[in-house]
Amino acid sequence: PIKRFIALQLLFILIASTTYAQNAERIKLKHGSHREGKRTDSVMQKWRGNGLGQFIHWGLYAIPGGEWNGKQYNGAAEWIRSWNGIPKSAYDSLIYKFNPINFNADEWASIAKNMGAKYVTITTKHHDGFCLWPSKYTSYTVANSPWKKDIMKPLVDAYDKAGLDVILYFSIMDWNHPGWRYDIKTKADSIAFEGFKKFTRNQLIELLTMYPKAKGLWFDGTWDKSWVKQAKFADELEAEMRKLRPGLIIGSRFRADEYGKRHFDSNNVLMGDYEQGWERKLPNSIADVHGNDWDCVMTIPENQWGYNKAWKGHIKSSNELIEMTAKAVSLGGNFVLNFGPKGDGSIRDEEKKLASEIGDWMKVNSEAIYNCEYSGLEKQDWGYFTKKREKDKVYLIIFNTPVSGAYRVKLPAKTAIAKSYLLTNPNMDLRVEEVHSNEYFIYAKPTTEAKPFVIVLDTKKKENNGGNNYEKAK
Ligand SMILES: C[C@@H]1O/C(=N\OC(=O)Nc2ccccc2)[C@@H](O)[C@H](O)[C@@H]1O
Repeated sequence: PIKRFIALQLLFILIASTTYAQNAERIKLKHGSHREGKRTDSVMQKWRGNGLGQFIHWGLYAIPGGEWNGKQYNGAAEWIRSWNGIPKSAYDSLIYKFNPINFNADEWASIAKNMGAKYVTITTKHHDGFCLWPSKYTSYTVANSPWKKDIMKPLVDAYDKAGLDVILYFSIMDWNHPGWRYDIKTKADSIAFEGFKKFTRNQLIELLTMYPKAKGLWFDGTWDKSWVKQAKFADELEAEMRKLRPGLIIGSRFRADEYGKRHFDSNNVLMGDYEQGWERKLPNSIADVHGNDWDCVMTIPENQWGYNKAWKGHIKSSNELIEMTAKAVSLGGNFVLNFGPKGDGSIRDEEKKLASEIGDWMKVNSEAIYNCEYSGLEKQDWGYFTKKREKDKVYLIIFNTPVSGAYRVKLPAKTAIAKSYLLTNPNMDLRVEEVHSNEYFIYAKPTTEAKPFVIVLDTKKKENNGGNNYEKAK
């Protein structure tokens, strides 16, 4: 007993000292992250399992579509107002041209559903400040356009009816509001920005009240010094929104801590519920995601979120986009593909075609995407591993078929392969050969030319006799 007592004492001292050491290097933060590690509630579990989402960028910028007086704007179409070639007032007058006669919320929702998306992120207000809902706090909304009607309500209802969760995109930066400032340098700036902060809070409470079905907010336009300096206000506003809408999902881009640190606070802890930094790029390894939830938002052209008449530069193929989806899920994230509807409310044919090609693949292979997570297995050249959450089922999503026809898999020591088969042919066991201990070749032929396919591994705990029911390497 005396030995046990001493051992327990030593253990206690060890734990206490490591905890102290961790905390010691941590600085005291009032407005840093308030939660560490992944959220475990059902709303976030559902979000985590979505895998594939749709982003919608729509607003007045879709009317010029990246062109003004016949001249192409070289930047992203939704930023055209910032172009010197356009008088700001001329852009702002586009409100009088907003009349999307071909807008059909159900069509947008069915495109997303048929693509295999499980959720949608929709711009309520982009940087130009034009509101797709009839906000009480500004006149710069659909209510004062020829269209007159709310756009957000039919969209939220249509996606909800189609079974997709809705996330509302909201830009803090608002070029239309007189109180917006890029930085606060004078007393006058400070007074103006106080009005802007009240306006912002009012609009966010208004959105959560008018569209209670929304599962989260995707914040943007939060990089300027004026907002970065609002650690206390933003922290309190986030708390108020979470209280108003329990379970609300808010990413790392909303607010900075009191030292101006964004996405990760001054103790390097993620702000918000998931990392929002992956914009038009993907992490390369699991180390890049720091054990957090995350989403990658992606454009089909190089960098056009709003509709651009010119479908120029490299346009990603459905194979490329399927591979990005697989890579995102293989590293524990969601892939959110952007669509930029035209000014008349229709979705361009090129985007509809890609959505349908992705959907064709998802209809056959989505078991390897939905509710899947990082497998913990060593990445191989043929493609990406995903693992079904809380199941002993691993998927090999194949993009590069080896000339040998053999797909290398390395498993942890305690894991055996119970069965291996093509997702499209579960009744035909694939030949498995153990080439080294815990390293295997699975032999398979591509099922469809020039399209990715999936091999399934049913795994199990290894019994002492090796527990694998397949041939050993000769
Ligand atoms: C989703 C995109 O988000 C934006 N900007 O995002 C960023 O600035 N992302 C960013 C910036 C620095 C580092 C990492 C990401 C917007 O300006 C753009 O129009 C679009 O709505």
